[in-house]
Amino acid sequence: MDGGTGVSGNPAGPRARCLTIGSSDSGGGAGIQGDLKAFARAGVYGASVIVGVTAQNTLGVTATTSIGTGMVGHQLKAVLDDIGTDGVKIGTTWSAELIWLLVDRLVWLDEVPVVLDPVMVSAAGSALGGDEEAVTAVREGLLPLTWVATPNMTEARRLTRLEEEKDPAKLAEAIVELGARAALITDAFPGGAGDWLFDGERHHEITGPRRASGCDHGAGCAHSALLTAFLARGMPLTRAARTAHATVSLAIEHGAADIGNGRHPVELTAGSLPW
Ligand SMILES: Nc1ncnc2c1ncn2[C@@H]1O[C@H](COP(=O)(O)OP(=O)(O)O)[C@@H](O)[C@H]1O
Ligand SMILES: Cc1ncc(COP(=O)(O)O)c(N)n1
Repeated sequence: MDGGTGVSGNPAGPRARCLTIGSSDSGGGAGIQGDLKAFARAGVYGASVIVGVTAQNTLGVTATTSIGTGMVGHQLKAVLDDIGTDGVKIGTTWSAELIWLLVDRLVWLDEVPVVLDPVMVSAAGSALGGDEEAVTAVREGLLPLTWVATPNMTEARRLTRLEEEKDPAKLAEAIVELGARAALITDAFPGGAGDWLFDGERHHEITGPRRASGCDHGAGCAHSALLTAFLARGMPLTRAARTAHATVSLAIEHGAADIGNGRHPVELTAGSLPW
C-alpha cells in the first residue's frame, strides 16, 4: 500500500538503492557529486561508478579524462555483487567502448528502472564527450535498455538525427521508436519552462514558471537523478517526472548563488518531497 501517495516504498522497510554511472565534477554541483546529493535528498542510498573525471567549476570545464573500461567494469561488479540497485542513472558516456561495456552489464538487470541522461554539453556550454561513434552506440545499445531517456532538445535532436526538428513530441516519439520505453525532453518550451513526457502511449506536458536566478549548474543531473530515485521508490512515471521538475525548479530558484562566479549550482534543499 502506498497510503494514497503513489509511492509504494515502505518507509520502515529496506531503503531503495540507486546507482549513478557518470563523471566527477570537481566543482561539486553536477555529475556524480550532484547525483549523490540528489539521491540523498530523495531518501535513497546512492552508489557511483565513475567513468570520467572533469576539472570543472561554475565557469566551465578545463580538462577531462576518461576511466579505462577495465576499471569501470570492476566498479560495476563491486557495486552490483554486494549492494545491488533498484535504479540506475547513466550520465556522461564518453566512448562507444564504454557504452558497449555498460550494455553488456546492464542487460542482466531485470525490472530495474534505467534512466539515461545523455549528457553531451554542460550548462556552461563545455563539451562532455559524445562523438558520432558514441552516439551510434547509445542509439543501438543503450536506448533499448532505457526506461526513460531525459535529453534536452539539443541532445534529443542529436540522438534522433532529426537536426531541424522543433517539436518535442516528435523528438520524444522518435526516441521511443529507437527503443526507450519513454522519453522526457527537458526544457522543451522556448520562452517557458518545463518538460515533455511521452510515456510510450500518451503525451504529457509538464510546465512551471521559468526561474532566472542564474543557478542552473547541475539542473539536468539533479533532475535525472531525482527521477531515478523516485522510480526506484515505486512512484509512477508521470508523477515522478512532475515531482522531479518541480523539485529542480525550486532548486534553481533557491540555488547556491554564493558559490562560484559563473552558472551557480542548484541547491536541493528547498521545498518538500512527498514522504
Ligand atoms: N530556468 C529554469 N526554470 C525552471 N526550470 C528549469 C529551468 N532550466 C531548466 N529547468 C528544468 O530543470 C530540469 C533540467 O533541465 P535542463 O536544464 O534542460 O537539463 P540539461 O542540463 O540536461 O540541459 C528540467 O526539469 C527543466 O525543465
Ligand atoms: C561531470 C559532469 N556531468 C554532467 C554535467 C552536466 O551538468 P548539467 O546538469 O548542468 O547539465 C556536468 N556539467 N559535468
